[in-house]
Amino acid sequence: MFPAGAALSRRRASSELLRQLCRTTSVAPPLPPSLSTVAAAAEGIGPPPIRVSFTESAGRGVFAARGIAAGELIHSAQPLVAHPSPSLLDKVCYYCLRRLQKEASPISTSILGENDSSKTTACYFCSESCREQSKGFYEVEKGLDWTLFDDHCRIRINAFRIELVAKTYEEMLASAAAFIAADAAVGNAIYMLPSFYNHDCDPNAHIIWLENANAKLKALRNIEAGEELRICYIDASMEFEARQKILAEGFGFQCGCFKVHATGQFSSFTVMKMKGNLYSLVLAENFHVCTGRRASKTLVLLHRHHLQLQCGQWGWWSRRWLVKVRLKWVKNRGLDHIIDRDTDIKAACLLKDAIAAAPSGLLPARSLAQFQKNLGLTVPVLRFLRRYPTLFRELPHPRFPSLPAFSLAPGALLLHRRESEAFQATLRDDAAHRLARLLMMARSRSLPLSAIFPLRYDLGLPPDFPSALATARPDLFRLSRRPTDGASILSLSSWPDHLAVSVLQLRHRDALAQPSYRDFKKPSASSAAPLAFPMRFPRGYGSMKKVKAWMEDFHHLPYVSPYEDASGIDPDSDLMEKHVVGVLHELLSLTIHKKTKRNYMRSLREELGLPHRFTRVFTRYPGIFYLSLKCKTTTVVLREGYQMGKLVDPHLLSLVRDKFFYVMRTGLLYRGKGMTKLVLEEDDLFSQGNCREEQKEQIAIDNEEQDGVYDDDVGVDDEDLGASDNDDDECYELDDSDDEDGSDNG
Ligand SMILES: C[S@@+](CC[C@H](N)C(=O)[O-])C[C@H]1O[C@@H](n2cnc3c(N)ncnc32)[C@H](O)[C@@H]1O
Repeated sequence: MFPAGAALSRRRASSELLRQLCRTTSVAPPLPPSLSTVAAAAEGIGPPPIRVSFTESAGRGVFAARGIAAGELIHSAQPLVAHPSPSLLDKVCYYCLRRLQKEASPISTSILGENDSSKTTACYFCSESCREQSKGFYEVEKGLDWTLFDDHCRIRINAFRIELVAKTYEEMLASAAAFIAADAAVGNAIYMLPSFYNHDCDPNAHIIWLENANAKLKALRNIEAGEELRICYIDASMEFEARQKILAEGFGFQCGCFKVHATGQFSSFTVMKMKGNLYSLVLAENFHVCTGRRASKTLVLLHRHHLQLQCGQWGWWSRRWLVKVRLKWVKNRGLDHIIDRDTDIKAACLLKDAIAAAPSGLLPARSLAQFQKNLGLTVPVLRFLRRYPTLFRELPHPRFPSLPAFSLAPGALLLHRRESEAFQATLRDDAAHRLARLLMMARSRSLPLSAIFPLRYDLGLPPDFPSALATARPDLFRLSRRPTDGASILSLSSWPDHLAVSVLQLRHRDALAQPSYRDFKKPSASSAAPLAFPMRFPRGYGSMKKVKAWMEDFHHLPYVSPYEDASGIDPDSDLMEKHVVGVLHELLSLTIHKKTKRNYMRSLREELGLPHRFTRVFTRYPGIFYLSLKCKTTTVVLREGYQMGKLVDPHLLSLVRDKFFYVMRTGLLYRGKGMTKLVLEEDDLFSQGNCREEQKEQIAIDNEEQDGVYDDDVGVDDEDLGASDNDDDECYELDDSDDEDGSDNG
């Protein structure tokens, strides 16, 4: 449609032509008295399920008047005017562009050659009726001065390029050859109603021509009433920049299709949209930036000829073709240090919660010792409690004075109060949304509470979240008992559409809405590969060509949102691997500290629909994940979450927890000086920059420690990592069963 880059002179010539046409013919394009009638008349049935109305940003547009099902014929449209491609003048009907049978009857026209005005060209018709109907134009054309125009330029502006759908295998091959060698279009035509359709690189409708220039507008996916119907004006398999250039230069607008659509759908990378639609156009549209080196031609061919792809729901991606490189896993001291520190903070917070929940505000040391296993502490709980007198106050047990008991010191009480206030004021909804997103990723939209409890601290849920969130938000959650074993199950009570957007998608949308200087400088890296997982590779990595090529291919695979049904993906495909990366990335992104224990994730495997041994991806994608063996457990960290030893985007709760660390640390310092009962004032705690010292220390570690070097010669196999030769490495022995049982219930 609308050949791009029409020169100004040609535009002027076209308007001149239009004026001449209007003066000389009665078939000049009229203004539509009723657009629906035009379409309805074309189809021969009732009015089509559409209305033309104003859009927010693209002038007029076509909207669905009712829900339209995927694959439904929305309406047909006859051209106002059509013209065959010059090279096919003797092969297609001059009037309707139908391919001619041998017995076509020729007539001579007065259409002049481009350079030779004395030259006339014969043209042919498929039927008497076409010949009759063409007479109007034929007479007009005879009376016009065509010397200003090149071939068939009378419909250069606002014309659709017509490519008939191939019916047979032979036709398909011929079309493919035509596409590679020359132009596959049989001609151009102008329509009334289809001209009101705006463009989208990820359209919900498309226009096809089956046997002649009569256009069929079809729905590519289910469309809701009121949704705008958009088609794609250009070859969507082109790179992002190329598409934008053509649209800007040829059509005078920038396509905002990578931003969120009105329906809440994302750009073409959300491949689930093709579910149930076998039209290759859907494939092409959905994968236009995914046309990796290996598949692009085929996808373009399929796109152009609207063939059905018979290789399953996930088509080309249901295969493994990425060439992977095995990378050595090397420790990162900066991240290890963070895990070390956070393990103590988490233990202190969980002990604090347990003491705060006790009716008397006091717990005997023996009860607290039961938490030992779940806290991941390397020292006994009793010693840990005594280490931090600014948090925990040791008292004799009221009934058994020989037994030690602990209550919260004023500093801890103050922080506990602050945390509860923050939760009441702002964090309640945030925590509810995190929990809802977790459930939305689960196949059954529900999870046993026993699987959520271990993640409670990491997800920033309050200790009493089943009552504080689940029962307080019946619009989101429902608590029930599993009939088989009576286990408590938390389910989603509704599907909140606005939450079904991954952190990666949100960030991508924001980046496009407000491009940074970096995006401006390097547009190809930021916008041509949208929804790429941010990777933070160690020094030396960038020079590894093999790794680079692999990652490029990986990014070219479609991004399947973790909130979409991925049951149709071949579990053995690269696409599934990318989906698994997406789910784990999202899960880690939902955590407050962008990390959690590997075992916690493993306990959600079945519910999240992850394949066996899915944890391999942690070592396979070291640019995204970091595995730490600190504190006798395996923790998975999202690398992008940290920079210079700090959380990139610290959550309010993480700031409160940092204060805990400050209080703990202060206690530790003063303890050495015999001040076991140091009382911290509110001002001490909430004054600016009280954690500065710690941060400085962390940054120093980060600066000193770049990640180690990944070595593809001495590779390790997935997660069974052995010792490395590097001086910096620890002897990692990562296997499937290294952690504690993961039943941390805080
Ligand atoms: C075929 S017309 C579509 C109908 C047009 N909106 C109207 O009001 O007549 C094509 C023109 O619509 C506008 N348009 C189409 N798609 C657009 C989009 N995605 N964003 C902005 N403008 C768009 C451009 O001005 C383009 O040249």
